[in-house]
Amino acid sequence: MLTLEEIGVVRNGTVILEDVSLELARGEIVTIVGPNGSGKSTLLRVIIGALAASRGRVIRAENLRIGYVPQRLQIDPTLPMTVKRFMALPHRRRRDDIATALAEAGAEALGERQLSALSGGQLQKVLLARALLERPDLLVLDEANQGLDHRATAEFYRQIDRVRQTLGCAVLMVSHELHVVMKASDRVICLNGTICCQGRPERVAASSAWQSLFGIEARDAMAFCRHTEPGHAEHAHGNPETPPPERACHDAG
Ligand SMILES: Nc1ncnc2c1ncn2[C@@H]1O[C@H](COP(=O)(O)OP(=O)(O)OP(=O)(O)O)[C@@H](O)[C@H]1O
Repeated sequence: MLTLEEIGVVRNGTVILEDVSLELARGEIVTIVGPNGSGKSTLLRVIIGALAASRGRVIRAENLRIGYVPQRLQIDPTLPMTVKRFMALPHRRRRDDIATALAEAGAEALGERQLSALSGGQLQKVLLARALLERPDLLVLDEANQGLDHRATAEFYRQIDRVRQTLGCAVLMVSHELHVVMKASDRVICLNGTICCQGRPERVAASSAWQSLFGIEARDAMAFCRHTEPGHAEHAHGNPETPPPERACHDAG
């Protein structure tokens, strides 16, 4: 549904992304991980069409609908606005469509609540519901679990998985939660200005590029992966002849 070919982004003379190629297929959950400043948000902006690449091509399936969940939303706490009213902005929406999207995001009980009174986890569900109004083929989330505790993060990812099953959409997200990424993704892309490695989570976790980028945290995530999916981890460790495709990282700093 989406192909990136050798994408490069240069801003103010600084190379932010270089030679990024990837493909996304319907129904898969793909997570982009990488250190701060490694170009994750920039890549998402290229994918949703908010930023033009300096080099390369973005090929989208015809009439591809993309739903976008931003990192956060600044809300003026003095502004009285219910969730339902917020969902109907900036375009008018049918009440039924709003109710359906809220239910799909697990936020059906929040429609009459004031936006400014929501917890972080509740607000993320509402932002997810707003993205679902588009009936997306591709759902893009930029650190949508930022500020959520582990429990709320795990619940949010379960909700994403339910959405994927209901809508049959692909999901592309950025996350720093390595433990959850390992469990929730079909494929992980490790980005540091360019793609260092990508593949099934357990294989990426076993790669040297991943371990050099994330150190101890990476080993912990790997342990989590082994604990929860022993069969996969066996494969990750026991299959040195087929390491994930790796590339040298450059310092995107
Ligand atoms: N408009 C711009 N002009 C110049 N440099 C920019 C611009 N926007 C972003 N950058 C730089 O590009 C690099 C990548 O930024 P980006 O926000 O994509 O990283 P990120 O991986 O999403 O980071 P984080 O994990 O901290 O959210 C950073 O060094 C940032 O300072």
